[in-house]
Amino acid sequence: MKLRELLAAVPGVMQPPSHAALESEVKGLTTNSLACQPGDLFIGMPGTRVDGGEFWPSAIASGAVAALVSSTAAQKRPHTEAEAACVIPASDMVQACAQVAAAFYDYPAQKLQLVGVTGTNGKTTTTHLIEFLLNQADPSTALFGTLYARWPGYQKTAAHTTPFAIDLQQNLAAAVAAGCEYGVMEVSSHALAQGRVLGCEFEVAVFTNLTQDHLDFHRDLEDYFAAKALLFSPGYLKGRAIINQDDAYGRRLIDQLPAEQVWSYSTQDSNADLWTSDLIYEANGVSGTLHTPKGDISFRSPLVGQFNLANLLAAVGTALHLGLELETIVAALPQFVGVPGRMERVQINDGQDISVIVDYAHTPDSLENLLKAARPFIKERMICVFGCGGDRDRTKRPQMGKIAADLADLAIVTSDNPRTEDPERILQDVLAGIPTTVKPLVICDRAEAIRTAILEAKPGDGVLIAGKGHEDYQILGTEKIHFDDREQARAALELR
Ligand SMILES: CC(=O)N[C@H]1[C@@H](OP(=O)(O)OP(=O)(O)OC[C@H]2O[C@@H](n3ccc(=O)[nH]c3=O)[C@H](O)[C@@H]2O)O[C@H](CO)[C@@H](O)[C@@H]1O[C@H](C)C(=O)N[C@@H](C)C(=O)N[C@H](CCC(=O)O)C(=O)O
Ligand SMILES: Nc1ncnc2c1ncn2[C@@H]1O[C@H](COP(=O)(O)OP(=O)(O)OP(=O)(O)O)[C@@H](O)[C@H]1O
Ligand SMILES: N[C@H](CCC[C@H](N)C(=O)O)C(=O)O
Ligand SMILES: [Mg+2]
Repeated sequence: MKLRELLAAVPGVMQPPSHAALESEVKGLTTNSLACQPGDLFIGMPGTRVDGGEFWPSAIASGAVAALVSSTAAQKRPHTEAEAACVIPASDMVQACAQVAAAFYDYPAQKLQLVGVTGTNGKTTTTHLIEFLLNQADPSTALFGTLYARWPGYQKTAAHTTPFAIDLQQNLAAAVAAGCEYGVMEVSSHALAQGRVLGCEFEVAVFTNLTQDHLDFHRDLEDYFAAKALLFSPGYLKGRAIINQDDAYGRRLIDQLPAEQVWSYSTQDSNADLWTSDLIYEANGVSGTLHTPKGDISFRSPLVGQFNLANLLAAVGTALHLGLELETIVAALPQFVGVPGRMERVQINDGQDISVIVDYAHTPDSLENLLKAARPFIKERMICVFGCGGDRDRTKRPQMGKIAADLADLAIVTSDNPRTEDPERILQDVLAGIPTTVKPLVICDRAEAIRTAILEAKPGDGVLIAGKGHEDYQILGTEKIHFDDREQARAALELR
């Protein structure tokens, strides 16, 4: 595609006077000057540390056909006439990047039925459930989220929960080329705030819940909510909003939208459009009656915990809106056993005398949910191994400390991904929330903490290892080492 054609798709870009670059063939797009290849269009994005646009000289030196940058970055540095011919200023880089990416990949979002799921907790679980249900009719669903981007015949580990605009559009185009009909996406608040999904119109948008997280990035909870609420605004949502009515922010969102656009869901309130009754929670799942806009029906699911029932209601609503039969959905539910690293049992043999569960709870709300959901199924003590990630919301640390101290019989405070923070300092932040009457174990080394929990456990005890779930790494400083809670737990179980 010629640069001239590409720029024609971007209304906010000042068209430079006719010059040779406009006739150049654009072979690829990049926002990273360090990864720029000959023939790329470099798109300089404003970041938290730097305006990427300022790297245009190095992108051009690497062979970029041109650099699309903020007006400020374009002016910043004196440049030669030849360079000036390649630097294209834009007033709104976020819009410009999304528009260029969508145009370059020929608007793939318009060729898929998109489902976006947002909320603090439950996005990965709910999107997997939706993918599973939609694939019942015909395996033609693409999934984008924390774990991976995947569709039939393809799977790649994700760097971010929601890809940045260029990767996203490229992936959507590949999914279309592979014959996909649906695209199910976890849409993070970061993604909405940064315009990563601009150009995507969603047939269904789901809101799971909003509780504290990410206050390192968002000013406060209101700002965090405003970012999530964007998914339900015109331009993003064109079809049905499916919203958790049990959540206070969910109720606010419901009030903001036209009633006919919303299906509300609740695990307990019969006024919701989707709800459940006659529930029996067991260690191996939940059963009861599902009430939906398309009728009522008995169901069973191997998922554990009330929060997973909420995820299930959101997924059922989505599948119903997209035309699946209620009977087909309910017939499939027993086969969906969960998502890697979410309530995942670690069992090395039938004779194992303790239960061990690895879960991705890394916020106060999810930790509380996990501990409450597991409690009824643990005969003796509940031991919780957990920590908090570095370079992330510090204010959630004491809250998580208090929750673990209140709800577990033994809290073992350890490291999560310390990243560039001092691990001991993070532990202190967690301990600040633990009442002095409670005596947690504090073991900075996560492998040792897991080993201690499993070796100290008595028959009938349950060990919950929270925070890292599916992650197969630990980030120490800027280094990423191999580390998997499930492997560590298995090794410790072998030692028992
Ligand atoms: C807060 C955030 O979203 N940060 C992302 C952002 O980093 P940044 O804003 O600090 O970037 P920057 O360093 O200021 O650079 C700005 C621009 O200059 C460019 N640059 C920079 C240096 C250079 O030499 N040349 C160059 O071109 C960069 O490529 C970038 O485009 O742009 C980077 C490059 O694309 C991302 O890797 C980085 O994600 C970081 C690693 C991250 O941890 N993001 C997390 C918080 C995140 O996005 N999480 C959400 C939510 C998950 C959840 O729901 O729990 C997600 O969707 O994954
Ligand atoms: N609907 C829910 N409400 C509250 N907590 C939940 C819910 N669903 C899952 N959880 C808890 O939150 C953890 C993370 O769940 P999941 O990975 O589905 O959420 P997510 O929104 O994708 O998280 P992330 O933003 O980190 O990707 C689970 O391990 C579980 O402990
Ligand atoms: N998407 C979340 C994941 C947190 C997982 C936890 N293990 C941590 O590292 O804090 C984040 O980037 O904040
Ligand atoms: Mg996720």
